[in-house]
Amino acid sequence: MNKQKATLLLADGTIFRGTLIGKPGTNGGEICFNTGMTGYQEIYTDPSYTGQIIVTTTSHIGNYGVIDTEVESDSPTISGIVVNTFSDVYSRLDADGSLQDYLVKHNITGIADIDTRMLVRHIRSKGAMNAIISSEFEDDLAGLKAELNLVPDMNGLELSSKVCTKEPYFFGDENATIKVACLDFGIKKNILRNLADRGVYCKVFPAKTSLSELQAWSPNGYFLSNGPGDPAVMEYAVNTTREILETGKPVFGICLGHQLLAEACGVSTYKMHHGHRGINHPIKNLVTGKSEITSQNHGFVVKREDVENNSDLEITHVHLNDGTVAGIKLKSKPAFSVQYHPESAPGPHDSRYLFDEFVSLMQ
Ligand SMILES: NC(=O)CC[C@H](N)C(=O)O
Repeated sequence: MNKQKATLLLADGTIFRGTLIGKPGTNGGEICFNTGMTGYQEIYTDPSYTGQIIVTTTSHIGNYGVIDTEVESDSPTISGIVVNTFSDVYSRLDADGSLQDYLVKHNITGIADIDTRMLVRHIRSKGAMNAIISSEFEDDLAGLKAELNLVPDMNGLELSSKVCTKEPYFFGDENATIKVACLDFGIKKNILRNLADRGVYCKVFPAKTSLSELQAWSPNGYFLSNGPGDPAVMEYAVNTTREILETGKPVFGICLGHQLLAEACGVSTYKMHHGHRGINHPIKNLVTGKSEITSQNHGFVVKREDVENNSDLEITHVHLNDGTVAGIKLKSKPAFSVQYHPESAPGPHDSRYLFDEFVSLMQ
């Protein structure tokens, strides 16, 4: 493996020096960290991470290689990775190749040999910010800064229409009795697997599909997917969600889909200090009183006050670390959503019951 040097520059001027991994070059995005101990390929292929540089806090990355079969999407759209110890050598019975080759194949530049504990503490205290990874500029700080200035701010960025499917496609058994129209804002494939496993036939539509096109397939319910970017600038999706609610059919939203459902009810969203990304986030279900350990990946959140002031909304789930709203449901309609990931790939399976509840609503 090459041992070329690389630099990581954060928007606040902090510099880390390390070793290049993946494709030589320069790439920028919003830096964020995921605390999961496993599941790097699932993280890298989750379209919700589009435009972000991912720091993984687990100290070894690459050691179990990658598989060729589709994970959360067929190829990663992340802007880079930051790791502590990178392993080009991998050991896993069903691995098809090394993470190094995979990063090169997908044009991803990364940096290794970084003190990720220090970096994460930095992001945790200073908040989300843009960053750039480069193997090209080395000591040319002005050059690096110029590249960093070209990286767009995640606040106000619409990305779903760039990562969603271009054409509708089907998923599951076409003879299934329940049909769900899924609006793809950057959907994770494990959501579709979870629906299909429960006897749901899915048709996945591009983000900007109109209600009439969705209705033409006569679905029994609607699913609003996860996805990258800022929900506050997705007027087209909020409008469609509002129209979907008017049909009175069951609606389920996950992560970005949850934020859009909330926006459709007049709730605003805002950017968090550094977001929630990991596979051990504690949630309390306020309806059952039970807690769940959940998988999460979000940088925006719905405004609690707006939810509380909306007489048609009920807070169903709360994040136990910071009290943010983690789930809502409408009182007047069969519609609900969660800020976290019940399909949890990777992650604990505590929240799978939400898919069962969606299916029951449609039955
Ligand atoms: N996983 C997601 O759907 C993320 C939603 C949104 N882009 C956020 O960062 O909050």
